[in-house]
Amino acid sequence: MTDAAAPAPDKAPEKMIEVRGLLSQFGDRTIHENLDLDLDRGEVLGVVGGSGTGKTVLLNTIIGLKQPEGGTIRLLGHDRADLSSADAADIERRTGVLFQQGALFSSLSVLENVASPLVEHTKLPKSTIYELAELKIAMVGLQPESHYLKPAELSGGMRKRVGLARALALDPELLFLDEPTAGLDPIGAAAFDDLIRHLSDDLDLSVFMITHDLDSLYAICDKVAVLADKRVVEKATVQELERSEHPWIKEYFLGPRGRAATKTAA
Ligand SMILES: Nc1ncnc2c1ncn2[C@@H]1O[C@H](COP(=O)(O)OP(=O)(O)OP(=O)(O)O)[C@@H](O)[C@H]1O
Repeated sequence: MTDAAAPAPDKAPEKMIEVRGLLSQFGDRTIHENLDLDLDRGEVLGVVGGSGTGKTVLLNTIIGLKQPEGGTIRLLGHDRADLSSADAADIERRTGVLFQQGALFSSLSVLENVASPLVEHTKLPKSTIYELAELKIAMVGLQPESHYLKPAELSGGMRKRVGLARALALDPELLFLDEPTAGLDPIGAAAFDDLIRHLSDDLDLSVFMITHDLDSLYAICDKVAVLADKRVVEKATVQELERSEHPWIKEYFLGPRGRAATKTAA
């Protein structure tokens, strides 16, 4: 029997992220100026740019860890400047973040780390929380033997997987990844790329992924946004970017390291 009183599901916005005219500054240093960026539902977006161009600052600003000095940010249909506490909680529930260093709690086990968002955001019984955490750990390809290890006992690749499992704990619609393959060997990085692509397809995730890894762009990204000159200078497919005339993009895709990835993908 269906529950007639069940609320209709929220109508999901098509745009998961909408940034307009963003101004980001630290003191008198301007990091972003007039930056626009959209991420559509279901899209896997790579975010690239030279070191220090403000990719992490952009991620932090979108998720609310940094206040913008100007412009507007809409996240999952909510205007960041005008968030009620219910809206903020809604955003937290519907987004997952894998920070660059994993940001795991060092004193907690793998299982406790992955369970922590469920403990914080749900009123589920403990046994259910740990069952769900075990599922997420399996989903990212870690064995049950890892459950009681502490972060210091894990390899870099395992720590990334635990961070990903924790980011997925609340079944987010939108996933933020800050250099997920940095520090992994090429085989580990390729396996991680595969994992993210499968998860995004199977779970219908939208993904905002900062990366320096050209192979990841070719392997998993629908579109790539390029940060340069304090803004997003292009958002396009990798194939379109290969034909760009922008000097940094040309060097990035067609320089000595770019050519190798292009050949591998061909
Ligand atoms: N809290 C802060 N206070 C002052 N300046 C900051 C702060 N956080 C970042 N910056 C500066 O903002 C600029 C952009 O930093 P960000 O970490 O976003 O770069 P990035 O593009 O992610 O670089 P990378 O590819 O090297 O990780 C840098 O010059 C950095 O020094």
